[in-house]
Amino acid sequence: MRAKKYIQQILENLESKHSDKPEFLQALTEFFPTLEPYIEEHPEIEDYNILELIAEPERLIQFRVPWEDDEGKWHVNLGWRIQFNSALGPYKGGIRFNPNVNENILRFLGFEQTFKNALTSLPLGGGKGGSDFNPNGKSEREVMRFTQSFMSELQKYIGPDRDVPAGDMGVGHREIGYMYGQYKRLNRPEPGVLTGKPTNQWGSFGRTEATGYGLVYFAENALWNHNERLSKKRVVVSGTGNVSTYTVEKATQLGAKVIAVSDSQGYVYHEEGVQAETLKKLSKRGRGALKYYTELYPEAEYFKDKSVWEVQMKYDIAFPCATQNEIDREMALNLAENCKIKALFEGANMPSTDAAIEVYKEKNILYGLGKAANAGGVAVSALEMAQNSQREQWSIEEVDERLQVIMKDIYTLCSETAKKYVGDQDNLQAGANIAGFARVAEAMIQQGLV
Ligand SMILES: NC(=O)C1=CN([C@@H]2O[C@H](COP(=O)(O)OP(=O)(O)OC[C@H]3O[C@@H](n4cnc5c(N)ncnc54)[C@H](O)[C@@H]3O)[C@@H](O)[C@H]2O)C=CC1
Ligand SMILES: O=C(O)CCC(=O)C(=O)O
Repeated sequence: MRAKKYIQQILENLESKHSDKPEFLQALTEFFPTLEPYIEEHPEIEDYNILELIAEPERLIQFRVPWEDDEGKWHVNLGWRIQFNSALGPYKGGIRFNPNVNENILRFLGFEQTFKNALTSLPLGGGKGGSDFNPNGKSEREVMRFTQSFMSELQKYIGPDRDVPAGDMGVGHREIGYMYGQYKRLNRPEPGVLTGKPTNQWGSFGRTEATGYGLVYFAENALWNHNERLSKKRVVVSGTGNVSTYTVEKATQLGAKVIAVSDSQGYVYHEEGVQAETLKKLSKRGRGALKYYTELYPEAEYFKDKSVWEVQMKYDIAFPCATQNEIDREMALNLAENCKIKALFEGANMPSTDAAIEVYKEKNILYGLGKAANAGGVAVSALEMAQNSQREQWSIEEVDERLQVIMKDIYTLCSETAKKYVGDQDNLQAGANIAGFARVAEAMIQQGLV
């Protein structure tokens, strides 16, 4: 009761303080109420007012990013780095280039990253960054000039033991390569300052695949616990980007059939099964290339301007891997009542609204929330940091083996924590939130509330 009142009071304070930041508030309202049984058992959380402290980033850096287009016209975008929490290690988290990036989006991402990173048990704090730059339709040279300008400012605030960015939406090998080059030009060669680097530049083998593969390993562990396997399951994956492509690849390798995928312009339904190789081939044709899928497979169907979560076909498992809030209550009801899915594992960050999560619970859908299920990417980033500091490069087999162990351990931690605090090993949402929070909060208290 005491804990519930404390949580409510803090949420009210934060709602009035941040009323202009809906996604950030959503991340807080998804998280704090699940901590009640832990806070009930740990009065020091309220004594030190940890909730209010943990909700605010340690530092929020905003800067301007001037860049010149191919016609010689100058533009200015905004850039940010949110250094959210360093209790467990250097700030760590991706950089997102997308026109909808703003302080609100980056606060939600940085907040979630802090607890996700804690679940990996690796020495990582939480951070996030990005820009409202839209890479769509930009030439290679424009992306290079923009990215160099972005790094010219960002480099003042990062370092291998201080803050280590990586990729996220709109930022892949190409952009990380340009960022590393610019960092090196302005400082010195320090490969550990960024992760997700190309493998010929001290990148880790397996980082590109890690979030998608890790998501599938997490799912496979959760299914094993119910005497189920991915093999022969019908699966739907949203997105066709990095996380989606490697989710499709690993799920297919484990015997599942991916019957639909999407991008921001529509979705494809292909009863014979979507292959990752096809998505890789299409990605070379630029963004929105899913519309060309039926040129390769005339028996498939393409639905323009439709969400893949509107599919009414029966299938077993959903993997949302595109973006935040892609599944609302109505779509969740469709997943439960028409598609009759048994499980949903989040590759994207916060792809489900709070109302959608309520539906998963009401309808007994096994729910693996993003903080736990998509932690494989950042975990392999931590392995990349370790390789960089040892001046080593491990084989893909070694990295993949470690990733499998990490995802199994994350699943076990979530499910055991859930059993301990809410008496339900399948409440992976409570398990992940409590386990991640406990690690960060304990370290903050040990360090004198910094
Ligand atoms: N790249 C990584 O290692 C990690 C990424 N994530 C999260 O996974 C999600 C996807 O990230 P990436 O695959 O890296 O990005 P990406 O840029 O490679 O791919 C994003 C995909 O989402 C689709 N998409 C974007 N907006 C959409 C919308 N409104 N509706 C439907 N589809 C939409 C795009 O068409 C694209 O296929 C994001 O939420 C990201 O934060 C989470 C953990 C690690
Ligand atoms: O690899 C990283 O450092 C960050 C990955 C990321 O941005 C995420 O987990 O959402």
